[in-house]
Amino acid sequence: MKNVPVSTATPPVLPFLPPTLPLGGAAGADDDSERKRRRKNRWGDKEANPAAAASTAGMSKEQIESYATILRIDEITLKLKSGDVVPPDGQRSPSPAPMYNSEGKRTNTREHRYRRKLEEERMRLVEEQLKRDPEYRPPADYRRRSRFSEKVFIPVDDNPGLNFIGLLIGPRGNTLKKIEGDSGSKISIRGRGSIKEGKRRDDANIPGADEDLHCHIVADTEEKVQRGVRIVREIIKKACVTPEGHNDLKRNQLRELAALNGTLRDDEGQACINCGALGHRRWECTEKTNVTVSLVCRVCNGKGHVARDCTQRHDPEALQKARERDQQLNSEYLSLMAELGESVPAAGTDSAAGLPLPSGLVADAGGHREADDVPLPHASSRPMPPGTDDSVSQHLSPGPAPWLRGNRSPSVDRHQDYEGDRPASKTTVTAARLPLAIRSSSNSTMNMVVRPTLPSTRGTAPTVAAIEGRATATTIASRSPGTKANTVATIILVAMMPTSTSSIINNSSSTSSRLHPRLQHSARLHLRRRHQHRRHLLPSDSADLPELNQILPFKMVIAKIAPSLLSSDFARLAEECERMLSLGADYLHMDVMDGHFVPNLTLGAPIIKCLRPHTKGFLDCHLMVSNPEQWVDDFASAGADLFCFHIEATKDASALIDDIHAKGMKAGMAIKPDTPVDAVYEFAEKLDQVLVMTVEPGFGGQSFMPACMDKVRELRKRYPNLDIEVDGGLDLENIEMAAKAGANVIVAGSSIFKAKSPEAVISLFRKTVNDAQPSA
Ligand SMILES: O=C(CO)[C@H](O)[C@H](O)COP(=O)(O)O
Repeated sequence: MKNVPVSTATPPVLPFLPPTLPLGGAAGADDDSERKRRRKNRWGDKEANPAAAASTAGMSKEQIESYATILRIDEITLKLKSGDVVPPDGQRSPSPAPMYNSEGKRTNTREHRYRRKLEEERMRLVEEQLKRDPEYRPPADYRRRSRFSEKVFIPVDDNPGLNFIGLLIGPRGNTLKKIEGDSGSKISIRGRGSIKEGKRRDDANIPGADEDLHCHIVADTEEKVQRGVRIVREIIKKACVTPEGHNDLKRNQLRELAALNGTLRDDEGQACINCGALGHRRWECTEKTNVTVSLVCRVCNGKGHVARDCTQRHDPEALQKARERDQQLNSEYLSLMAELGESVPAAGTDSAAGLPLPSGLVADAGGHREADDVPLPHASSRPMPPGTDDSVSQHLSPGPAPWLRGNRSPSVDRHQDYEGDRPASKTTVTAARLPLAIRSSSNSTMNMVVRPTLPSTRGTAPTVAAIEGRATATTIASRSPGTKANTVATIILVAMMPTSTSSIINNSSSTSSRLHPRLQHSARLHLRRRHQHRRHLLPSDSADLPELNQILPFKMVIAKIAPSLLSSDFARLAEECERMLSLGADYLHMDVMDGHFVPNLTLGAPIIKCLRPHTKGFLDCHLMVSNPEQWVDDFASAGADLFCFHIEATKDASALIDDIHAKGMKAGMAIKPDTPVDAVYEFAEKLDQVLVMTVEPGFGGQSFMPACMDKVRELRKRYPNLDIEVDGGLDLENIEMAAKAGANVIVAGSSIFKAKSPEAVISLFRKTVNDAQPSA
């Protein structure tokens, strides 16, 4: 370089050599290059210009390239200045369709196109030259580029089924933001297909609109652009070569979306309900079904038996150890309470409420405390917390104190108890508004959805928010102003964690002392038991906290939207499930038909088993089959979450429900349109869900039967906390009727799958159901 004057704006007038010309001119060229050699290039034939070869003698390849570049830059500069930008006839490419700007001016005339081309070429050459020789001075009219860009074309035509745009953009644009952050470039998706049909505005104003789909990557340095190009290319390549179900990016996006929608069932790190080991779920467990493994003895701390059956229950040493363990647990509990800002109750008393704790709850250790594993004293022998009025006590049915009862599902009695309790609680519970939606995806333990606060009925009277999913005290505290002081809310949330039980919380800036004393007590009890469970690493699902229902006298139902996969493409069942979840579905409704109970044949446990590893969605299995008892084991081991049978198909519904629960599934009971609603009453307490069919079971796409709403109304009146599912013909026209009648689990096939925007339908269903909830 040193001897070559490459840094001058005006290079010496020397004959031009194209950068690709080999040193030494044509000498040594083979036969093939002979032809090339003879082909005219735009600078003329070298042979016709012998000075060219002569003048480069002794120059290095780099010097020649540098020189050639400068010449070409000057040539272009000259063309741009003189306006001679359009090549002569016969050397031009065909003109594209005309494009106009908003003022009606054509933006892609021949002059425009070739000028742009030359400018781009000059820009590229100048940058190249500056890299070679930083001292090089570009032409006076040249403005150094502050923007570099490149297009990466997306192979949509070769991969018609792949949603490249979704993959590149990601949920709420997060993937694109990440690529931009990682590369330092700005990326836009342009070209045909980049804008959804119907959302197109003025094509002429959209750059690249007439090109094939591509990513336009822009940055202030070439390096950043290239980083962006690399990442985008990698994503595209991965999408093309990896089956969708195995694409990590896709999977993470679905997960992220579910988290953003609050529908993520994040159970990583949770123990298997069957064997207690981490790393797999119940349906993946290779151990034999084991219902006792989750028990932890309070005396010896061993697994698999209860204190009552412990061989060491009279051993003073074991009891002493148990006491020590208990004390340690208590002190952990107390410091946790203190951490939460709660006044720490003295042992044996609930200080805030001044109520004596049931014996052994805090102070007593050993094998004779209340708990799952020892018989509970009856309400009559248990001191009732002060503030619990007599009418409430009188309503209590014999048996354990209501906040200690171990029922899984809401009971009529319990509800009636709290009906009596309601006025008192209403006056004491003050709830502040939570933000309409608190969502967090930053941490797996923080996923939750807060339902819109319900309209206040009395001016500043309580507004109650329902929280679904998991939450931590910190999340709530950090995300909702004024919550920090409300320890009870956080206690309840901590207590709920990591169950997915939906519930209502008091979320007040006032202190917990304004809560009904019984609620305070229950909250503490909850926290403590949860804490114990955590310490023992018990499977969280097994720790179904009975008190939760007691804490929440206003417990209301929450909308759960269950797309019926009957309307999906069965060949892509797993994908369809994930799609539905990503669009906001809460449940995946699986219609099981045996061609006997109903005149149609669909799927069975083997399909559920195949599907299970591909989705973490809640599999709401509706068995329209004769003799449902026969399939409980199969569906349990296949990984079904809920087993819903038809009352018309069984002789012993009660035993069947017990069996379903024993196998670790939730139990649902379905009734056909002609079956009277009172058929379910005797089982309702044990059920997790009642399904009121709103069409004759057997086929999707039938018309909704409004007459069935009377049954829903009746059920809701009796069981305010029960999940009531409706199925058949549900759509945007009748959802309000169903919601107002009291249905909260909405099954819909055609109206979701055939919708232009299934996501919008799901969200409207949810809103309608939640809006129909009574205020507290
Ligand atoms: O159980 C069913 C039929 O027996 C289906 O789940 C139900 O019909 C849903 O489909 P659609 O919304 O299209 O009516």
